Amino acid sequence: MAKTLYSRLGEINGITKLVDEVVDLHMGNPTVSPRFVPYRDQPERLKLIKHHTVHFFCAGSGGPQQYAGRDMVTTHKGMNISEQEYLAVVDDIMEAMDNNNHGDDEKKDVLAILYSLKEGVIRL
Ligand code: HEM
Repeated sequence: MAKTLYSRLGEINGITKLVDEVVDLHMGNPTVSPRFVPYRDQPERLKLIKHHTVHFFCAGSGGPQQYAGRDMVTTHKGMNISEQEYLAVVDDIMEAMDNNNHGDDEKKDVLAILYSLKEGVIRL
């Protein structure tokens, strides 16, 4: 049987590393840093959001974890996230995947998942 995306991303350890690095990239990306820098003063909240995000991507890529966070619309409602911010987040994820030597197939699979979630994130 073909390997799951979860397994190709290095299971929970690989996905945790990606999420940590993506958040660091967001903190330094001027298009989205104002959304994320305030969490530097709320380390416990940031830890919980990262924990939820790791489980979200684990569950969504074929891992056994259960996602206990909020659904995408509830999470992003009221933020009025722009298309440009959405793209900046996608760029950061692709950059982190490059930095971790993930291949084009994995990047395409992740892109497809991110694209399918777009309407639950932007302009809400
Ligand atoms: C397809 C793209 C995206 C996905 C899959 C996604 C996923 C998530 C997940 C799983 C959480 C955690 C929810 C929880 O803890 O209950 C979260 C939180 C958050 N997301 Fe996104 N997100 C996306 C795009 C974005 C974009 C483009 C921005 C803004 C530039 C953004 C800003 C945030 C913020 C600020 C939080 C923390 C919310 C809070 O403190 O309540 N997200 N996101």
